[in-house]
Amino acid sequence: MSLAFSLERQVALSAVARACRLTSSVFNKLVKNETVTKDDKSPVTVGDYSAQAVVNTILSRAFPDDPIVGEEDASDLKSGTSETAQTLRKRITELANEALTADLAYGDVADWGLGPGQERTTEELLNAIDRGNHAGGPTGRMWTLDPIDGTKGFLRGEQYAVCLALIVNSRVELGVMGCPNLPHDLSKPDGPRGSIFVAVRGQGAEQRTLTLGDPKPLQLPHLPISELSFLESVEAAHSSHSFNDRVSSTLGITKPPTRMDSQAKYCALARGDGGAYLRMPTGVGYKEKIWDHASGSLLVTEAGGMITDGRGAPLDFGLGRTLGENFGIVAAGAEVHPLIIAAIKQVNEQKV
Ligand SMILES: Nc1ncnc2c1ncn2[C@@H]1O[C@H](COP(=O)(O)O)[C@@H](OP(=O)(O)O)[C@H]1O
Ligand SMILES: [Mg+2]
Ligand SMILES: [Mg+2]
Ligand SMILES: [Mg+2]
Repeated sequence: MSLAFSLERQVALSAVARACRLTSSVFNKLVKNETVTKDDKSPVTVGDYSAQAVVNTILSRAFPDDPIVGEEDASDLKSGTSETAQTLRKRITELANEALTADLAYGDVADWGLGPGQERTTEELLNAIDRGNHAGGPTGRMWTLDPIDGTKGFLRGEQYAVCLALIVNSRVELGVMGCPNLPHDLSKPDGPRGSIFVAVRGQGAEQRTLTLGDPKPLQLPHLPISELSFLESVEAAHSSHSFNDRVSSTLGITKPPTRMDSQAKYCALARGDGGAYLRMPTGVGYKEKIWDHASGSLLVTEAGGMITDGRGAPLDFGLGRTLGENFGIVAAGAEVHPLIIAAIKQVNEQKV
């Protein structure tokens, strides 16, 4: 008898590994005009688009009936007539095809449309990006993809993650995250780096190399308050640094926070770095996106930790493309999590 979701896990690992190779190589070659600004003023690069094209192409071949909730869409790319749009389309086609046609590697199956000779046209690749336009919702199977989470970190040469999760009836069942720049040891930022993380509900969490070898099970250690440090966003606009400071003082945490872009924070947490991830809103109105938290939330719970919103409510992945009214995110070891929720309440009460 095979384990639940074993095929999905193999396909997701293979897709994320290929996307990571693509994003790592594109970083060194990025030139002007390969990063554009979206309507919400956030950046997107040829790396984000090509990685979404690669992952969606593989998913669509392996699971043709599964909808995909992906961050990026190709409408501007398809309609653009400027020289920039034409250059972008050409680059995305080159990069995605380079990744899809690379030799079969560990775990790959040629039937997924991979390997030499499997080039796609620009139109096919742009349509693959748009397979990510699904609206989400409470029932059925769906994938959610963030082809580059932490695009700002990616552009700085710092942390980012390729994040893919399978949601079934609102529950995350499988999560894979590729973190090409994450140091194996956070205290040695110039040492070896790059890992892929995977979790399946009920089957635990593990860390592998970027070529999917050397699986290591992950278990969140119990860290006393004296050893805790908050993992938080680098971007002050994404989560309130000052609120975290106040929660930290309330709990008697003395270590400074560890700032890191993307869901790499969940990966660091799951392997015992930091001990807690706190993301409280900077204002009202922003709704967290499901692709920013789906894979990370399962990794943390499968490593023995807990995750809720800032009020202690479970994250709801069945509301569409966003987490709806969930307010902030708290992920931590099971012993520490309730203490953080209590400290947040205390800080909020002090405010009024
Ligand atoms: N005002 C806001 N509040 C919270 N998150 C935001 C935000 N604006 C953008 N984001 C999200 O923050 C993500 C990065 O998170 P982090 O700060 O942990 O690196 C972005 O993902 P992308 O980089 O995939 O667009 C984006 O979805
Ligand atoms: Mg983005
Ligand atoms: Mg993101
Ligand atoms: Mg992204």
